[in-house]
Parts: sequence; C-alpha cells; structure tokens
Amino acid sequence: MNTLPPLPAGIELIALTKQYAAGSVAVDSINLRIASGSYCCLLGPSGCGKSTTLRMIAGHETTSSGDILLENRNITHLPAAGRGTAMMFQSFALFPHLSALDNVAFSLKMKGVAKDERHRQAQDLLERVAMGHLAQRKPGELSGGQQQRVALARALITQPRVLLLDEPLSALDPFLRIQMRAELRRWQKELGLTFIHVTHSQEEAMALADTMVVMNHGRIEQVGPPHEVYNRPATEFVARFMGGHNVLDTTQGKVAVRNDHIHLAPLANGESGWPATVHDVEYQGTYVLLGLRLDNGQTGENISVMLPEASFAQRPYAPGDQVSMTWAAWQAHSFPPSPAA
Ligand SMILES: Nc1ncnc2c1ncn2[C@@H]1O[C@H](COP(=O)(O)OP(=O)(O)OP(=O)(O)O)[C@@H](O)[C@H]1O
Repeated sequence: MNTLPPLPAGIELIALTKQYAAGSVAVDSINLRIASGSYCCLLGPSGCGKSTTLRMIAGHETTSSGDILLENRNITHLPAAGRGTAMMFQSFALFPHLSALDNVAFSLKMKGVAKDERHRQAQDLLERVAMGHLAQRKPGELSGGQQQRVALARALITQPRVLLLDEPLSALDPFLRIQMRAELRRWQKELGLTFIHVTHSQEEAMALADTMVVMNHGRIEQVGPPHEVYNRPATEFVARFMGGHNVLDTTQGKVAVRNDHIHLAPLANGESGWPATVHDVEYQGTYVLLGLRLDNGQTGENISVMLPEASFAQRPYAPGDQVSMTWAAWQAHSFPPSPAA
C-alpha cells in the first residue's frame, strides 16, 4: 500500500467546455493531462477549438463548464494574472514605443516594482535569451527572431509555471521559423517549464512536441508522442490531417498506409497488387511524389506515393503509366473503434 501519488500534471483539463453565446460548442468536454515540464502542441484545423482551449487556460476566456488545474491547483476561476501562466502571442504584442528592456519590465511596473529592480530583472532575462546587448532597441529596430526573444523574456518575467504560446512562429518567414522553433525547444528544456503551443502546422507540432494533441470540432481525436500519432493514427481524421498517409478501403475495412510504405511495379498480367494509373509526378528533391488513381473504380480517391529519388531514377514513371500498388500487411493500420460508436 506504499504507492506514491501520481505527479501532479502541469495542466489538467477536466470536462472542459466552451459554448459561445452566439454559436455551437467550440470546446466539447475535453479531458487532458499535460505532464509538468513537457512541451505540448495543440494541433488541428482552423476552428477546431485549439485557441479557445488555450485562452481558457490563460484566463482570457471564461469556461462554460469543467475545470482547469495547474499542478493540482484549481485555477478555473482565477484572474489571468493570478494563475501562474503567461502567454506569448503570434504578433508578440510588444509595445512599439518602448525599448526591449521596458517591454520586458512592463508587468513589474504595473505591479509597482521600483525602477532599478525591474530593470535589473528585465536585463537578466534579456541576457538569458541572448538579447542583453540590444536592450535599448525598440521593437521596430529588431528582427522577427529578436522580437520573439524579447516576447519570451517578457512572458517569463512573471515567473510562470506554464507558458502558453498562440501560433508564436506564424508571423516569421519560413527560414526563421525553423530556426526559432529550435530555439523554443531549447528554451523549454533549459527552463524546465510546461509549454503549451497552439499551431495548425503538423510539421511544427511534430518537430516540437513531447505530446501532440490533435483536435477536431472541439474534441480531442488523439493524444500521444509525435511518432505514435504519425505512425498509428487513431482515427481516419488524424490520418488524413497528419498527411503522408493514404486511407484505403480494404475488405478488412478502412486502413491507413504511409505514402512511403507503398511499393509500385509496372502493371503486368497476374500482378496481385491494386491496379492504379499515375496522373501526377512531382519532383521534391530527395524524393518524388506520385499522384495515382485507383483503376478499380473505388471512391475516386487520390493516392499519393513517395519514392526515394534514387528508386525513381532507376524506374521512372510518367502520367498515364499503369502500375500495381502493394504494401506489407503490417504497415496497414486499421482504426480502433471510436468510443462514440
Ligand atoms: N468570440 C467568439 N464568439 C463566438 N464564436 C467564437 C468566438 N471565438 C471563436 N469562436 C468559434 O469557436 C470555434 C473554435 O474557434 P477557435 O478560435 O478556438 O479555433 P482554432 O482552432 O483556434 O482556429 P484558428 O486556427 O482559425 O485560430 C470556431 O467555430 C469559432 O468560430
């Protein structure tokens, strides 16, 4: 009987629901435990409820029902400033007329902390994100990546336990986005804080998350580490949304097969695979992406197949070619029955 109580979750959502006065249910009774000190990405298509969920955790949006616990403390009805969370926004929301230092020190000023002390703390944090030497610059004199670091320092000055990030990289150009995403990940590990990051990018979520939460229509479709969500999508929606999969209607029901797990051969008499016709060939660098249509009249679904550049070079295909598709049985994933069914 000497079992230890489970470690408190960084954030726990219990039957959390949001119904906006005007509309349908934006967040529909979701349950979620996010481990303390982990990087969690909330992912899903536009309108799935991820920002509403984040805003409820932040205290920027009221809940309709359910509870939010932060390290076992019920914060559901606390004001935003008293929760132990801090938010970093898409546009960074820095004050343009204030220096980086004053932007970072701003919330301490609001709390009445003396100028010397708040500047000391703000300078410390700016040093920590390698921005100490630019403390006197205004946001307009900083690059997108530098502004992101100032925004991070500003969020950290309230000493949050949980940092909430709402599409923090979407304002950056693609090159900087990849660089800053690596920085976010490094900071999260260094600080040991719980990060909850909302994104609509599967790639971003896979690169960053310890835990991915895929949402659809206000509900959670799947929670798990990226490799599990990608390799064992729990629902047809997840398989399609994550991309890189084909959903095929087999005699055993619907299965998901990764597009790099499908093998092609020229169609020959007696072939045992699925016959299909190539309609599209796209060169992508390290691989070639083929678009196929099934010849058995099934669904009219487009199938994508990814071939390594070298195998394509050995056996090229062109639009109009008839091929036979095969895959190993163990690489076809059926979907567990949905709990609602
Ligand atoms: N203030 C509001 N009043 C009424 N309905 C709202 C409000 N904010 C969001 N919604 C609705 O709630 C649902 C979820 O919106 P939410 O912003 O949480 O989605 P999201 O997944 O973050 O989308 P996006 O990626 O486009 O930001 C949508 O149907 C949206 O139209």
